[in-house]
Amino acid sequence: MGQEQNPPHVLFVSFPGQGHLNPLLRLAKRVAATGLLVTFSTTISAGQKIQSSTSTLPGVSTPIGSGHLRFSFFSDGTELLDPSIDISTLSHHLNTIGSSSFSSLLRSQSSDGHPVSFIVNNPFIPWVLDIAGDFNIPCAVLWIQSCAVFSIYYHYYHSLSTFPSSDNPNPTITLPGLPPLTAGDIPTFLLPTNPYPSLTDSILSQFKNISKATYILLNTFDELEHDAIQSISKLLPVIPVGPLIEDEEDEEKSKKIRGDQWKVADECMAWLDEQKANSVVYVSLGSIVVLSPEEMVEMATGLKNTGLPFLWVVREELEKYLPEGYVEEMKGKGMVVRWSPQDRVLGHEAVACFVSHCGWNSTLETMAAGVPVVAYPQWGDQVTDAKFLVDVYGVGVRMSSPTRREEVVRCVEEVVAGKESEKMRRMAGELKEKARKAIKEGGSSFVNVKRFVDGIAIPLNNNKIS
Ligand SMILES: O=c1ccn([C@@H]2O[C@H](COP(=O)(O)OP(=O)(O)O[C@H]3O[C@H](CO)[C@@H](O)[C@H](O)[C@H]3O)[C@@H](O)[C@H]2O)c(=O)[nH]1
Repeated sequence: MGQEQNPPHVLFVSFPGQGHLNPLLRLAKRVAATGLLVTFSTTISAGQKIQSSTSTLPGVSTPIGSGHLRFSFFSDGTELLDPSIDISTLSHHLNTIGSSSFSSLLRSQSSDGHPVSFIVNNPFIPWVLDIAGDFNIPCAVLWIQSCAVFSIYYHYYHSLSTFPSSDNPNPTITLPGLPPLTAGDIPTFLLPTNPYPSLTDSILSQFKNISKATYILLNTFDELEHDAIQSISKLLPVIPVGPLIEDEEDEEKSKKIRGDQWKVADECMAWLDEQKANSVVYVSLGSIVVLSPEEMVEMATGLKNTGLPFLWVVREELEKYLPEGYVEEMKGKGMVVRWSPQDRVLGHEAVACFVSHCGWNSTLETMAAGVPVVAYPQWGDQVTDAKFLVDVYGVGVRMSSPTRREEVVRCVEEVVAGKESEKMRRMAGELKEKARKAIKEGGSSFVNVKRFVDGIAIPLNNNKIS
């Protein structure tokens, strides 16, 4: 009888943003379920928010499938600061204090008898790849936006195509595997008019050392972005493993492990149960987007004027911009919550359309639920996602920005009852089927996750997937 071996130990490391935590945690759960020990890590400040909104406890190991998942947080010093710190202070702390605490976390895993055999990193924390190299631990990155967006940033970083500049602000951008794009279709951080150059630098810095990654996992699926994936796979070892969504077929224990940083308003599910099938407008602009006070009023009035029931996520800091008495006035017709169980909301039969900022997670979640969209992108990759949702996949309409109340009504009506609405719903239904099939047993992403996990089990330095 051979000696019993510990299963490989995979450490997931996430940037402390909701749009990052969700896809990393969803992949972590899938990997753990195959029989591995998985530790999920992010900063203490994000960890504290997750702990107070969910039943998560650091250090407690939860069995999932034939493996285990546990949380372990590291300090970047921001837990001692005012929570409203700006992104550049956050980045500075993460890159300095965070990187040294992360090294200590790696050491402590070894001294506790669970040395880390593989790291899955979020490329928004590029130094993890360097530290993994110092420790001689192989590391994959999980790219959490679309493959199209990866390709755009990659070609921009390596100056492989013509992009908008002050001299040439509107070139046609031609990239392999993508339709021709205009300046309005690429992430806004790459435009000469972008007001956040330091954010652009930090996004592009992900490409400096990405070649150190053993694999680049993509939160997308072959049936959705086949040509883009094919063309990028000629340059880098990419593996599509998406859509990373909460799967209704997951076991209950797995469903309870969530990364929400805000308490979920579960009561909206009972309210949805009372609404007619295919009648509700769901509105959410993700975890970061901030509308101006004027736009909040336009949106509020527009939603009211549709005459349709609506569920609107208004984060706590934006509630003050709602018209006075609005929530009470809308009782029974519309519900306003601070944070919804979005995956369950989109899967509810009452939901007819999603007014979305088109963050990539929301984009994939709406596809996997077959819900058509009113696309209301604000910045970054959201504009690219909106372009694909509307013009390439044909599952929605674009709402102009800044929006007006009449525009909200026009767009919602077009998606719910307009002459193209049937077609949009059919296209959304087809996408849903493809997305679900990709992650089911035998599907393209299911098989890729398995190949990835099998690769982890192969000894160090010999783990390239063939
Ligand atoms: O009430 C809510 C609202 C959102 N969510 C979830 O929160 C996540 C939000 O992610 P996403 O839709 O990607 O939006 P952001 O939080 O805005 O994500 C940021 O990060 C994404 C991934 O990099 C980018 O695509 C976006 O542009 C960027 O704004 C999704 O999983 C939602 O299901 C909830 O559970 N409840």
